[in-house]
Parts: sequence; C-alpha cells; structure tokens
Amino acid sequence: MSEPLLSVTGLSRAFGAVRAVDDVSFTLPEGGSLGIVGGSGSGKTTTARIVVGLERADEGEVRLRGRVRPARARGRAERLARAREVQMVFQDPYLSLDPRTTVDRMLRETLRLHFPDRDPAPRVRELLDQVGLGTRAAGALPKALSGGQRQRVAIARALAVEPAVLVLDEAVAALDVSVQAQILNLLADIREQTPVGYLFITHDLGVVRCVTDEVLVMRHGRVVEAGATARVLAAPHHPYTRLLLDSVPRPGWNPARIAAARQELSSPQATPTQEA
Ligand SMILES: Nc1ncnc2c1ncn2[C@@H]1O[C@H](COP(=O)(O)OP(=O)(O)OP(=O)(O)O)[C@@H](O)[C@H]1O
Repeated sequence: MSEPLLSVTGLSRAFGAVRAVDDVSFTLPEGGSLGIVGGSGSGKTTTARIVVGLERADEGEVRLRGRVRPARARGRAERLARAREVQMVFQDPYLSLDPRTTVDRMLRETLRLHFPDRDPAPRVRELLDQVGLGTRAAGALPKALSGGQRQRVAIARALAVEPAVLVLDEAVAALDVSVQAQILNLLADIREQTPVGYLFITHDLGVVRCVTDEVLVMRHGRVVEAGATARVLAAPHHPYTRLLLDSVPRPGWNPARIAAARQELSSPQATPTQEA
C-alpha cells in the first residue's frame, strides 16, 4: 500500500489538568478529505494546530508522506519547506489578512517568498480565477471585501504555496449559509483540480457531509468514532455522534429535540446516556 499523505499517531497534549488531545491517530490519503468534528472543547483545534506546527505535542508524531514533521523548523529554508507541506485557513479571514495590504500584493509576497524565481503575475491571475475572484478584487484591501470574498483570498493565499495538505479550521463557520455553500463548492472544485488533501475542523456535520470522505468524531480529546463520512452520518455507532447529529436542524425535525441535544452538547460534562 502506498504511504498516506498525512499520518498522525498517538498524539497527546495536555494543558495543566486538561487532556486537550488524548492519543489521537488518523491518516489522510493523497488527495483525500478528512473531517474532525466534535463539540466545543473536544480538542479539534489543538489537533489541527499540532499538525500545522503551531502547537507542540507531548506525545505522538505527525508524518507527511512517511517523513516525521519535526516539532520545530530550524532556519528559514526549513520553515518555508514546512509551510509548503501544510497550510491553514482560519475561521476569521479578517484577522488573518493584513488590513493594509491589497489582495494582489498579499499573493505576490507569498509567491515571492516561496517561488522567488517565478514571475508572480500570471500565477496571481490564475489563483484569483481559481477561487472565483475577478481581477477587480486584486486591487482591493480586505475591508472592501465581503466575508465570503475574504475567505476566498485566504484560500488563494494558502493555495499559492501549493501545499500538500490544507487544514481548514471552522473555515466557513463565520459565513452566511448561502456563502458557506459557495465556499464549500469552491473547495470541492479545488480538490478536483489539484492534488491537495483537506483536513476539515468543524463542529458542523453539514460541512462534513459536503466535503469529506472520512470523519473522526472527537470528545474530551479522544476519538470516539471514525469511519467513512456517509456511514458515520447514516448509522452512527457512538451515542455522542448521535447527539451531534440530533443537534443539526433538518426538515421535519422536532425543534425540542434539537434544543435538547444542543443544551447537552454545550454542557462541559455532556455525557450521552449510553456509551458504545
Ligand atoms: N493554550 C491553551 N491553554 C490552556 N488550555 C487550552 C489551550 N488550548 C486549548 N485548551 C483547552 O483544551 C481543550 C480543547 O480545546 P480545543 O480548542 O482544541 O477544542 P475545540 O474542539 O477546537 O473547541 P472549539 O470548537 O470551542 O474551539 C479545551 O478544554 C480548551 O480550553
């Protein structure tokens, strides 16, 4: 069998007495899309930050195409090489984009850093086109763009680096539902056009349904369920996954049941009645 694109083994991280990530393992195949779902505080973001290299693990390792990603980059060349392995798109593009830099300049700066010998101009046009932004957006500052457009810029900037893995941390959570759908469609298209693999961090099972092949369900830092997305959503094995599913409004569902599930999820001690 060929080497997975990303493989994470036995990852753990504690903050004081809180075991934020507790023995988490998963693999992402080349060009695959894996969702990590869970309620607030389940350890999704900490897992993602360790994969990206923004947080260290107490135990476990992260491999990219079989090679261990060292906890820390030594020197500029290694830092750039690490950035080309994994890029991250955050929930709030307003915070992650420099408010004083136009879209065009932002993309050029990233391209110059990573590919100093290439002419950035055609690639900027290609990236804007790929994320569905016209050349008019190129001259704009972030504040002149809508939330959806800003997230398109953040995606373009991440893609500029030609990463092997794109980690999307609640990347559509701040957007209106219709804009969410547009960005999710865009991400699905990009996945067809490029070999990039996705790691989707989300509390939203609707997002997982749209854009992932496989899903991990986390609770209190541990993986409680993992499998093909279609199977997990259609026939969840773990009561916590059922609780997450119950909290998603769907046509014909009882609002009281949704409210009860949400209430249970928002309690830090949420304990589904029957453990699998
Ligand atoms: N830097 C930190 N210092 C202390 N505790 C932290 C830190 N980062 C995360 N935690 C704690 O670790 C646990 C997991 O947090 P994490 O952000 O990974 O969860 P999450 O599933 O992404 O939740 P959310 O969706 O609310 O962001 C939480 O209890 C959180 O308070």
